[in-house]
Amino acid sequence: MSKLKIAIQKSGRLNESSLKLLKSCGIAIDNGKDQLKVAVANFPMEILYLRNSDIPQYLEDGTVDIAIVGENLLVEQQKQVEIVEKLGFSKCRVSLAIPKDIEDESTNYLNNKKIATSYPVTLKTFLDKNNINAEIHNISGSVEIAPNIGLADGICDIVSSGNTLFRNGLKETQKILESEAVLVKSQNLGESQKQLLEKLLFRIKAVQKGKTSKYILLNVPNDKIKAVTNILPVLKSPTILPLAEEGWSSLHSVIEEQEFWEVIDALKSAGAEDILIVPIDKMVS
Ligand SMILES: Nc1ncnc2c1ncn2[C@@H]1O[C@H](COP(=O)(O)OP(=O)(O)OP(=O)(O)O)[C@@H](O)[C@H]1O
Ligand SMILES: O=P(O)(O)OC[C@H]1O[C@H](OP(=O)(O)OP(=O)(O)O)[C@H](O)[C@@H]1O
Ligand SMILES: [Mg+2]
Repeated sequence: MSKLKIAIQKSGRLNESSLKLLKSCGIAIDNGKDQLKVAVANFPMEILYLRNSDIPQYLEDGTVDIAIVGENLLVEQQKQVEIVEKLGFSKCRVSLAIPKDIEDESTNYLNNKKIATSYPVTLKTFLDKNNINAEIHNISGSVEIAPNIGLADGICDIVSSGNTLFRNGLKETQKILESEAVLVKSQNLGESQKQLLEKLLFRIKAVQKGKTSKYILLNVPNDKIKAVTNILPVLKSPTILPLAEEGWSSLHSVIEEQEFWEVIDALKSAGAEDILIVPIDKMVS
């Protein structure tokens, strides 16, 4: 039987969250030490642990069927691959930064200057679009050190918390793009791989929906049920169960967490009490 070959990063920023996502989709990964190709016992899948920067090429060649990579890498490598789903982790941006005591924060400051980066294609596209003529110095890591050692006047690199910039006396001046981990697929998937991908995607969506939804239970006097139900941003109509105490009911439903915070005060004013919010592991609509 054919298998779905998925590439994930061997080690680095994406490795742990990618494995966690697959595990939460019920995929049992049998990790042998230093094994770079791992079979899955309970899903027709093979996991290949690769360098992040090599993955888009493997996808384009069809050597792997799907992969988890950072969106920014796809922009940089411009390979023929297709994003299937945004995964919501490893959020970061690719930005320009300059030494913190330079007053001119406009991108014009970088005209005729030298910029160090690991993302030369992304940077060149941005510079061309903005008519900035700068020399690009390509280095593969520790980019933030470049201005301090006289290698460049500015940098273009990944920023997340901003700590690395801060610790190296730099400040972010321009965001070039935003990125997060994405599930990508090769353009040449066979029919059975397409079906397996659909199965996996179904599970990923159930996990993601579970993360943003919450199970809510609240106690309401019977004469206030209508008022509370009108405010509650539920996905479907709530379940209403009588409490042992006469005249009271318990309302159960599923809500989006963000929406709940917006109506909590109104719910209490309308008569809801003892509100419980419970996490949901997976959700299938
Ligand atoms: N500080 C960060 N915060 C959030 N996401 C990040 C951060 N740094 C990198 N990423 C994301 O994680 C991806 C992998 O980054 P990481 O530094 O682990 O690998 P790499 O050096 O690009 O690749 P390789 O596996 O080829 O060595 C990046 O492409 C980016 O999308
Ligand atoms: O804004 P921050 O939260 O400080 O994150 C940004 C840093 O994270 C990444 O480096 P990483 O730690 O992955 O090291 P690397 O250069 O070896 O890839 C990136 O290249 C920045 O240096
Ligand atoms: Mg890195």
